Amino acid sequence: MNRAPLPPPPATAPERSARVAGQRRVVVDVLTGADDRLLVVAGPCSVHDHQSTMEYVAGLAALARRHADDLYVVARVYPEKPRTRLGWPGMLLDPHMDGSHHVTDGIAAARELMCAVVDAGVPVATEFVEPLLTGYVADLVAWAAIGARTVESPSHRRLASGLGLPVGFKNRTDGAVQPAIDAIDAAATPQPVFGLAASGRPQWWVSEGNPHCHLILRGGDRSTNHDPDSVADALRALADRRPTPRLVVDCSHGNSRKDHRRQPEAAESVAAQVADGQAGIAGVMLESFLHEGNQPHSSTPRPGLSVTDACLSLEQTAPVLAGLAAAVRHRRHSAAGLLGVS
Ligand SMILES: O=C[C@H](O)[C@H](O)COP(=O)(O)O
Ligand SMILES: C=C(OP(=O)(O)O)C(=O)O
Repeated sequence: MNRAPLPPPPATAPERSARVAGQRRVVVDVLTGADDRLLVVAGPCSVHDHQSTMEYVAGLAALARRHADDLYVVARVYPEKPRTRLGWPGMLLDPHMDGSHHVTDGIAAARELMCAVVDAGVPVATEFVEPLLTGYVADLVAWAAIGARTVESPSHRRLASGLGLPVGFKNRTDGAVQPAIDAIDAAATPQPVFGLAASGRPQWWVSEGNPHCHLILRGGDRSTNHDPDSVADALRALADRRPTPRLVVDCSHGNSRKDHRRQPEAAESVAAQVADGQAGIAGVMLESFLHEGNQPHSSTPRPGLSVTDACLSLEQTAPVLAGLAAAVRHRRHSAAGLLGVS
């Protein structure tokens, strides 16, 4: 068992920092609607090997280029997994996938992978699970989520309040949306945040509050919430404090009832709403990897196949993105009053 002290958080190379800063600005513009594209957060449920993830990222980048006028595609690079009970906690906490929990190797592997994704020109999305580890990768991340299991955690809300990047809060696993709205409001407020200094020593500071937090509808244990009524209800609840409420819809998790084959159905429902002029939908999330489905956890997994939630294959993802891009064009043309003219 490795019990070495955590190393100090690394610094990012200046050109990478500039690239990530640019990606964050685009994500913010898409989330606010200043950029009328749709944010697409797509990628595996969890990452477990460098090479197949980079192969997937290359394929996703090709789709992103194809739809660049209508979609802004960000890759899910999730080296941490929150578990309902127990299970593999992800590359960061157990990189060798054998229960050895070699966290120091995990930090190096996750960071190396995220650097490679940034260097490939693709923005990185992740979920922050263990607040003390956030500082090891946050500088490489363009968009982050706080998940359904931690949305009520005060430390995750404090963490989000101090991050200089857009953060989506998911509705709770039972489907309750209000805790995520509470989280958005809490994270927008300056709070004391605890983390690591560049020296590796613990430190605290008072955050400025994060104005770029938003809601993610991911469905619940008993029902989905990607349909027009659920989206309208959530936007109404958000409108209490926000003049132009917007949200992201996760087509996986509760919204696919944990069956990856239902993700296209959820995405079609989102696309229909977007095409219909629903301006409140700013983005979607998809779980997708090189190969369809998943496999049981082992220390010798097949590359490119999820070891956590089942995913769409890259091939199955392509038509979903094409449908979303077409919906964005429709929304854009209706907003400009151009339908029937072009
Ligand atoms: O996104 C992945 C999973 O849904 C999440 O980590 C929970 O997984 P579990 O219910 O299999 O533990
Ligand atoms: C764990 C995840 O989602 P949720 O919090 O919605 O279950 C995820 O997106 O990987």
